[in-house]
Amino acid sequence: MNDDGRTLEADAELATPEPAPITVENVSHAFDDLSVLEDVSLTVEPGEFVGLVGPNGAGKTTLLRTISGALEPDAGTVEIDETDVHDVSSRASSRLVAVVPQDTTLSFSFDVRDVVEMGRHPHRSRFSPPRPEDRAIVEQALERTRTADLADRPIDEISGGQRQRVVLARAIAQATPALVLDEPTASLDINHQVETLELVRELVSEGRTAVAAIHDLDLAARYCDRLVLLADGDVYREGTPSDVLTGDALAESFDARTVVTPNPVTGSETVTALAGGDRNATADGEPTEPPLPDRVHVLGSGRAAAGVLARLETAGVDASIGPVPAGDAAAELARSLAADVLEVDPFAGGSDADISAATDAIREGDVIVFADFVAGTGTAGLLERLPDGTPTVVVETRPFADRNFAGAAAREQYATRRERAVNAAVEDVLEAVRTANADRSDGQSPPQSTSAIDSTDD
Ligand SMILES: Nc1ncnc2c1ncn2[C@@H]1O[C@H](COP(=O)(O)OP(=O)(O)OP(=O)(O)O)[C@@H](O)[C@H]1O
Repeated sequence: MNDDGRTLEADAELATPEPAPITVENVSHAFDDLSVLEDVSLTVEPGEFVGLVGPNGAGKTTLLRTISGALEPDAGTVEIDETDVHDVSSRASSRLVAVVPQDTTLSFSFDVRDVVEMGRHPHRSRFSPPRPEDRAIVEQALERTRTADLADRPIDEISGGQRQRVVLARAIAQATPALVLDEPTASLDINHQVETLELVRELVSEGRTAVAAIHDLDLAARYCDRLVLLADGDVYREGTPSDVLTGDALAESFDARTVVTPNPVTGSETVTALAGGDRNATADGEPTEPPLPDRVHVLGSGRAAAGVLARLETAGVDASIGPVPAGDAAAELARSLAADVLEVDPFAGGSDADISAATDAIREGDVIVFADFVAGTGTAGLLERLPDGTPTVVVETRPFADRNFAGAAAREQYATRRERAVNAAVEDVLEAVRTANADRSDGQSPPQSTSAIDSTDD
């Protein structure tokens, strides 16, 4: 029960608008000669949380500004609850859509509670004071965003992250069917990031329709029902996070090499960007010849082998790995990439069946990569079974692993060096694949092409 004698449930009802869809149809917009949005169409259903993702400059903010009514597009329409937001007064559109902008700095100094109370302005006469229900909704929004303890502080004296939550509170108080959020977690710490997106989900489950630009792809995958990937001003791909966050789509739209794996805790997609940009482009951006799809077998374990496997996967090379100790980082990654993996009991030393399966896998490989392979898995015995002339590449990072690094800075240096060693090795692997294939198509047997990557000397 609150001060005015109503229950909190009644307040919640008061602040929960009727569900309504957002419909963007054929929206185009240019800033002078710069065409930013080109015929963009999308629909966000009531009770749906859609994440807008895409590289810098893709047009996410511009699209959100057209949805909120702040920017009139050159062509196309945006409807919320079947009302064209550009065809009504700003007061009317403020009752349809609330905005959490990227830049939350305000050019005036009000107390936090007054800022949140501004969310009620579209609902009451400009000259009348806040009604009891307005006050109740404001208090509720402060509570929900955990900003009640800041309520009496001036907005320009709180941190950027706190301000972002206050602006979200204002948007909640506005009680609109649609919410537009531009990087709502950009200046939040990890705890508040999760808390804020949980809150958006809660608002959505109450019937609001939300669309948010989110740079953090892992968070977008975890919290959004659907993702819309914008690139070059158009919808490049849309669908569930697993439909949209694929290595290919991210390579095309972000020009990035990435590995997408399931998060071991949340199960949602986790995107790891790898150094090196688009492998299929030269320095001047011209595409080079793609690698020939062939089998590379990795003999190794741990993060070096996992790194090699990830890079091969993003290069589009069919890779297998093993024998590798069960539970090893490389084994886990191989499974999430659906690569062939032969896992062995780390204490059994490799059974006959394991050795025989590994021998077959090796024989199928056109190139063999040795990546920090370990004793005790029977790997050493396999070396004798390598077909003559099989191209091999060695990635050895153990000298670093064996050192006793004290500080985080040193550990970071180690990781960077290891990644560089792995990157360089994968280029060699790809080169070896090309050579092996070229020789094979000439009718020659594949040459031995051994390259040792000594990661100690960089
Ligand atoms: N008011 C403006 N005047 C001129 N150009 C603009 C304006 N606003 C945006 N742009 C340009 O439009 C393009 C898209 O910008 P926008 O902010 O929509 O991209 P974004 O996807 O949100 O980028 P980011 O991820 O960096 O926030 C950019 O090239 C930007 O420079």
